[in-house]
Amino acid sequence: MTILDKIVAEKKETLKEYPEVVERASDRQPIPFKARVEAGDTLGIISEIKRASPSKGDINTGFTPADQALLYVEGGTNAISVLTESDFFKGSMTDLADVRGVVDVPILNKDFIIDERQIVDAYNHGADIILLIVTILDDETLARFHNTARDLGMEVIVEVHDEEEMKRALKLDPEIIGINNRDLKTFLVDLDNTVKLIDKYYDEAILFIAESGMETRADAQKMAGGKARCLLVGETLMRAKHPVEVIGELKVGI
Ligand SMILES: O=C(O)c1ccccc1NCC(=O)[C@H](O)[C@H](O)COP(=O)(O)O
Repeated sequence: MTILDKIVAEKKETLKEYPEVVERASDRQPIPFKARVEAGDTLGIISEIKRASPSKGDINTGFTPADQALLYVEGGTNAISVLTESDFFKGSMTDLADVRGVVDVPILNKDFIIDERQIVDAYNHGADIILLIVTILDDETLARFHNTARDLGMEVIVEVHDEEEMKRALKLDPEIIGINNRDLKTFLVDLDNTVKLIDKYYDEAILFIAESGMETRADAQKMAGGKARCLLVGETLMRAKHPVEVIGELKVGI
């Protein structure tokens, strides 16, 4: 059993505690993400709130999500990702709501979505974007969840790691694709993964996001050179003494 299998198994257990139906609680209009990144002249940055991870254990547990989010905004982040998975990442939907309470940049609810109720819950807690991980969903479910989120006015990052997943993602006619440099089954990180996959499947209509493992301005330049338009950065910012400055370093011109 891989760690990803374990995360999904735990998620199924957690979902047993959910109400049978999660109703949409408002008609809030989500904040646009893709258009805002594309309007800029630097690489977009999604800055992540991440206490811990299965690959690294505790990363930073001595912070307040709202304060960390405000630092990210001060740094000029284009969006904030809140990792809400609790068993392996020590996050919660309360973190998401707390961040929503203090920022007006788009928020990504980063979790392992395997049930439609999670999408409505993300919307109700103030998320503007969700992420669907291709490897944990079959084609029919992926398409259905994609439509559910779009119907709520949310944007969707369709996350892939390899060519087979990229081909499945493209069948959705997606607006945003995230390429994870981390193999979620082995934890191995390879920044060339983003460059290789965009090179083969580039489409100017799609916003390509490089995810995981970026630490330096040189990493950001490599991703921008490979036609990634945005980065998703967690650990580097959570460990940084001065996240405001680090975001500035990663926002390279394009
Ligand atoms: O981060 C992990 O160890 C991990 C393990 C298994 C499944 C998912 C995992 N991370 C989720 C993410 O995609 C990252 O938090 C995100 O891309 C930021 O990555 P990083 O900048 O390397 O913290």
